[in-house]
Amino acid sequence: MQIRFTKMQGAGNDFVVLDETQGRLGLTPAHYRFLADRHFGVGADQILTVRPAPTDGVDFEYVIHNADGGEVEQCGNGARCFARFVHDKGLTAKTEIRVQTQAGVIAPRLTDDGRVTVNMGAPVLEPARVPFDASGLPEQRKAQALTWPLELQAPALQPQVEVVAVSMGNPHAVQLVADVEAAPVAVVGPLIENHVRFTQRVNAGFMQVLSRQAIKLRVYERGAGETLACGTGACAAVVAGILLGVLDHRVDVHTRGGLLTIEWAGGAQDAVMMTGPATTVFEGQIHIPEEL
Ligand SMILES: N[C@@H](CCC[C@H](N)C(=O)O)C(=O)O
Repeated sequence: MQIRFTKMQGAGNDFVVLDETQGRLGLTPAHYRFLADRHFGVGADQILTVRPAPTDGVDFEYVIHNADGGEVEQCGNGARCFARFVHDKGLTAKTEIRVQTQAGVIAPRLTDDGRVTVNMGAPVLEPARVPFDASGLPEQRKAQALTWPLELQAPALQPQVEVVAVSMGNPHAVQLVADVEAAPVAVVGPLIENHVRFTQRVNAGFMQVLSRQAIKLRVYERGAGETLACGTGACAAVVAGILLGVLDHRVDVHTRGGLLTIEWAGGAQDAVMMTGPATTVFEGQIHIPEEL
């Protein structure tokens, strides 16, 4: 099977974008893994698929697969690339687009300076909805909990971490670190990603606070490993930092791949706004081997 694709990136988080507005390609998890493979395929952290609107009130649907082939609920950097893609391909003339994702409707808007701002919706902290399994933790702790203790299977390195569990449509575990460059992301990241309390696995964020308006962030992503930036991870980290009282309501998030700006007024119903870049890298065609 021969398919056309567009390679895009948002702050270095990279994507293969597929157009299914004229019909389904019929890809399987093995096909997504092949496309994401950096040696045998195109190479990407996620595969984004654009589909026609499934209902009235939205312009498109976009579907997200991690590099491991699993379908997931949300992707912030992907949402910005999705908006740039449908606009630049002439699939819509709108500059503010409503798009259905597995996690609900979000609204990216192309801005005059070439970036994209996305209304990512309100964060969710209720453990069962993250989902985070708080069973067995002391009741007193559960009543006031903002951070949760996680026992790790790496006693020599770090027996326990404290994380804020936040859903931005997809699950995140955010921890504060003194020096993000020195943080053991490659070792602790997978332990958190697969921790038994995160029943759908989790994206593990490591946040260093630089000031009340700036953080450095690295994220070990569920199903993709450490990426150069994670948009929903940036939203989750800023929400966590505001709730912990260490951040103001507008924060620059410095990632290894670029800058994202996150705004959140702090109320349970308030939407998180994310602004950042979205760039097309190249377009191409690839043959997907029959045996996959
Ligand atoms: N890179 C994304 C998040 C992609 C999905 C994530 N790995 C998950 O499994 O939830 C972003 O920019 O938000």
